[in-house]
Amino acid sequence: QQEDALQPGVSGLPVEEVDKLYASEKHVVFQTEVSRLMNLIINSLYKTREIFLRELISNASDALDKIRFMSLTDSNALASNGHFNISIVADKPSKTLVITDSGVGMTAEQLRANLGTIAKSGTSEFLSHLESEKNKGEQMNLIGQFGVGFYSAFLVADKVTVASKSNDDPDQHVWISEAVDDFVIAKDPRGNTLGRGTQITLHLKDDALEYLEEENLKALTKKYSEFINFPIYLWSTNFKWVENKSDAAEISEEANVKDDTEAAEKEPKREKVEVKEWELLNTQNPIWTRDPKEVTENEYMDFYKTLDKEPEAKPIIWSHFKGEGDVDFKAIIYVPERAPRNYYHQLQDIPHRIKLFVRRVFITDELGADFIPRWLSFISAVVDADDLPLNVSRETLQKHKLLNLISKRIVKKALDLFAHMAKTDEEKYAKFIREFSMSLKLGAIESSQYRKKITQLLRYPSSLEKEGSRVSLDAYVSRMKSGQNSIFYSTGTSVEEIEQSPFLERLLARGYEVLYMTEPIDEMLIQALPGYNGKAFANIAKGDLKFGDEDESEGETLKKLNEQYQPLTDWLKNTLDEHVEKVAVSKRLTTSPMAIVASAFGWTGHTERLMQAQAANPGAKDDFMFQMMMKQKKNLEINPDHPVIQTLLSRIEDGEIDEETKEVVTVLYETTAIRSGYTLKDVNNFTKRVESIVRKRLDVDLNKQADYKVEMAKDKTPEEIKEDEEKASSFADDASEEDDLDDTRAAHDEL
Ligand SMILES: Nc1ncnc2c1ncn2[C@@H]1O[C@H](COP(=O)(O)OP(=O)(O)OP(=O)(O)O)[C@@H](O)[C@H]1O
Repeated sequence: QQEDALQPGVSGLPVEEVDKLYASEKHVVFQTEVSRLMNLIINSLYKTREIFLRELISNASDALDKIRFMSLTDSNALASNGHFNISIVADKPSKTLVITDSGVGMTAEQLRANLGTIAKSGTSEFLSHLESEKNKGEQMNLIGQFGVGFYSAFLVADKVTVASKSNDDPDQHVWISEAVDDFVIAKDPRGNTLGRGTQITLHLKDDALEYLEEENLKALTKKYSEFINFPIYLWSTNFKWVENKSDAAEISEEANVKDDTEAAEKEPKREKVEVKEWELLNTQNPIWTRDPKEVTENEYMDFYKTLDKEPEAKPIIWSHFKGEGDVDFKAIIYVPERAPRNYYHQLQDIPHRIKLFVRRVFITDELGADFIPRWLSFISAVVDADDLPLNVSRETLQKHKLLNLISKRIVKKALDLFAHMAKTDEEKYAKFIREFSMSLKLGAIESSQYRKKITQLLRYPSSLEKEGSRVSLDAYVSRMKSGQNSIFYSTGTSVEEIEQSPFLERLLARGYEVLYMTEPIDEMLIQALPGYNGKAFANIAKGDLKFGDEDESEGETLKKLNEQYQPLTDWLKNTLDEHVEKVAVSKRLTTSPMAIVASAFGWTGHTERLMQAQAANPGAKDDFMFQMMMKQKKNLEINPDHPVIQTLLSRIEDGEIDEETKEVVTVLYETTAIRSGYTLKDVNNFTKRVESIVRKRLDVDLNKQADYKVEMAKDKTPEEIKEDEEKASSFADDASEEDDLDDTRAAHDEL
């Protein structure tokens, strides 16, 4: 039926007509971004230029989706053309490839706006990124991810004609461009040939004539467009056997006179003739409506490519399921192998990954964060709902309560899928966590409803894990020491940094496990999580650390040590008054002499650095809270078993403290701050102190300055400048004898 609607071998506007219009009509200049993009496309590496067909078919399919959606509420929309199809015709004599759709079409104004400008935000920055020399190798890939769509036509064509007829424009118009600078728009001299829709004619480059071969077109459509929901037809050459008419007449006459059996043996003569006809290239049996048992892994992988714009993207896992009960729907959800490009920068703005259909009719891919919470926006999905009304606007649909129910089911299903992956495939799960643990943590912060479930999915490096592997909170709790009430953790920018931290010393020596939290979001997460399975989280760089196995005697010992070290702690408090609030004997240290500990509500070194980075915005550093927290004094803990600390105590007791000791202790404090994760506020004085200690150690006079001589920069005399120029030009001549004079002069000027 659909096929009947197609006229035989539809052709584009004849080349001579195109040339005539292009020569006579007014040229409109492209928006700068379009010119830049086209320039890149034309000059890019041709490795994946075949994608143009996918892009154009996908645009045709979008246009068909749009008119079908409109027809749900406007019964007149299809009067101009009642069919939904895409057709491809390759015409060798004119070296053109014509792709026609009966979609929504474009008015003259839409042709100008859609094919002459790019509205995407951030385009200019993206293009600069692409244009930079160092990204040359990656260009095509990046262009693909950006979604050049229509403009990819110029990968294979040096001229493109777009004829389009919209219901909103009485006339059919053509848009013609030879890329780079400008285009023309004119009334189509053929009149309204399309009824409604768009016809793109690619005037192929001489090195792209392979795209006129039917076999290639069939293979490409199969490869890239198999899952398009509208029929795609190719004007194809087939061979048919037909009866040779004159032979057949002779045979039947003979049959009258001779006996029947002999006549039957004498076959009518048949010949093979070439026929041109429309051949349907795809099946349009949506994969999600099929029985999952009958869909192959490759089909799932191929279908994923229609949902994800990145050409190399693959799913790590998927789930094809049916929702039944209060709402009936079918869905496939995919988890990508890698986070989408710029994913974590654009969390607010990740649309288009969920496609909603209602009884196979595409409705929208712009459901946004109301449908899928932003922390889960990395999944892609198709959802086909049976019970949603078709004839409602997208806005009303978004608030529909059935959509809400579907959304909940999808979130739950996704969490189940992650949990299943964790249980059945450790390696895959580790990969998943590497990519998406930040998203999960965001989910645990933002969603009180799923917090428990998401927290179970988290994995952390820890002091007991081998390099690279991670532990779940359940596993941590299950191997906690009896009596241990806290989940010990430390924060830092990397595992290596945390491993160097003095806070770990005694905990590890005593056999406790410590989680290493290295993502900035961990700090926020811990604030949102009161604990896990009844165990509180304890930051080992903060406050009064309790191991859980303390008895009275231990408290006694600490009290005695504090008394014994009081002369030193008092002296330190005095000497370092500018920086420290409190000095006490530590329970955390074994090998380091001292450590700086944040108060229970203060910032650890790691938090302080994070906050400083966040406060990079103008004005943020003047924020009262920020100022107050940055100025907050620290607690200093000393190790009573350390020889430096013991020596300091005896010096104080013997009254042997001098300026030099003060200087050394200040430097010791400063290096302790660095090891404890804090940044030094006065690096200048710190380096001066270190130099002074070095001088004393080497017996170099403290006041002796470096003896240096510097000559003032001299202006060159005109003679010297001339001499330089002569030298430079003879060098340029030698270097490029074959270059023409202009080049030499340019090189000369540059030198
Ligand atoms: N066959 C078509 N029928 C109707 N409109 C079209 C057709 N092809 C392109 N357009 C219009 O031109 C616009 C620009 O197309 P282009 O392919 O460059 O970008 P896009 O499709 O919006 O984005 P992307 O390719 O990243 O999905 C489209 O948004 C659409 O409005």
